[in-house]
Amino acid sequence: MKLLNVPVIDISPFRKGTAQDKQEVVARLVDQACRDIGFPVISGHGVAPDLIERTRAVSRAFFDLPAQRKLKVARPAVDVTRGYTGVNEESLARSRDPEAYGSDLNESLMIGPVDPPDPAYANAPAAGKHFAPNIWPEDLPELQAVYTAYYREMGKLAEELMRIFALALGLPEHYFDDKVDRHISRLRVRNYPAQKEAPQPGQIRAGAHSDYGSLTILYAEDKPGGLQVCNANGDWVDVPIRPGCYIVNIGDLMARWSNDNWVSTLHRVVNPPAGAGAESRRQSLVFFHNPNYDAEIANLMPSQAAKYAPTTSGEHLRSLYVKTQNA
Ligand SMILES: O=C(O)CCC(=O)C(=O)O
Ligand SMILES: [Fe+2]
Repeated sequence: MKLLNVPVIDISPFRKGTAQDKQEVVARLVDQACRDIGFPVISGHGVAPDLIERTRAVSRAFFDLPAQRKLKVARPAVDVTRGYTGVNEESLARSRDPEAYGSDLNESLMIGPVDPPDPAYANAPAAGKHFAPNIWPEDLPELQAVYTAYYREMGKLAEELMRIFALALGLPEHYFDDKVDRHISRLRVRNYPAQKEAPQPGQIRAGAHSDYGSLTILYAEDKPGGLQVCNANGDWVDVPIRPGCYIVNIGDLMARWSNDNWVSTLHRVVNPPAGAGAESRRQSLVFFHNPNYDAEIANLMPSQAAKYAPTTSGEHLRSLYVKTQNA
C-alpha cells in the first residue's frame, strides 16, 4: 500500500540518539515518505523558533514596502537567482511544460550562499552564476543579518537531512558531507497577496511543479489557499501545516541521484476561496538545498542499471532556472 498522505516525522532521535535510534528515523523516512510521496513534514529539527519568527517578520516588512523600493533589488537576469521577483513574473508550471499558461500569483525575494568559498572555486568557469553576489535591500538594513543567520541554519539542517538520506539509501552516514560543503542553495521567501480581483482562468498562486535540487525545507503558514501535493493515485492532497514544523521535499536532482527510487513530487499552491479577504495573505520561507556545483550526480544504486547519464549539480540547476521566467 502506497502512502497517500504526507506523514509527520520526529527527527530528534536522529539528531540526539544512538545508532539504533538513527536507523529507526531513517527506516521510517525512507519507507513511508521518500519512495511514496516525497514529502515528509518534520518536527524535532532544532531550529530556534525565534529565528524563524524574525525571518518571517523582516520578510513581511520587505513585502510591505512600496513597489518602487522592492524593484530597487529586482532580479538582474533570468539566470541570476537573486533579488526580487514581482507578481506575474514567473510561471513555475513552465519548468515542465514550456507552453504552460498563467503566471504565478506570488512575489518573492531570493538570496544565495552567504559564505562564498575561496575565490578560485567560486569564480571557476563551471561555477557559472551560482555564487553571484547577494542583493540586499538598503531600505531594510536589518534584513541582511536575519537572512544570513537563517540561511546558515538551513544549511546545517539540510546537511543533517542529507545524512539521514545517506543511511536511507544504504550509504555511509557521511557520504554526502563533502558533496554539500560548498552548497549552492537558495533561500526564497514568497509572499502570496490576498486576492482582491478574481485570478485569470488557470492562474494560481504557484503553478504545478517539482523542485529542482536535492531537498527543500519549507516553513509555511496555515492560510486559505495553501500547498497541495499530487499523490501516487494522481489526487491533489493538502499538506498538513503543523506549528513549528518544517515541510521537507525531495527535488529532481535527488530523485535522479536515487535512480528514481525516490520521487520528486508535483506540488502547487492553490488560490484562496473568492472573498477570503485580507486573512488569506500567505508567506512561506523556502530553502532549496543544492549540492556543490561540481558534485557528480550519477546513479547511487549499484545494483540497478542507471536510468540517466551522469551530470553535475551546477549544470542540472542552471538548465532549470531559466525555464520559468517571463523574460
Ligand atoms: O509556498 C509554498 O508552500 C510552496 C512554494 C514552492 O513550492 C516553491 O517555492 O517551490
Ligand atoms: Fe516547490
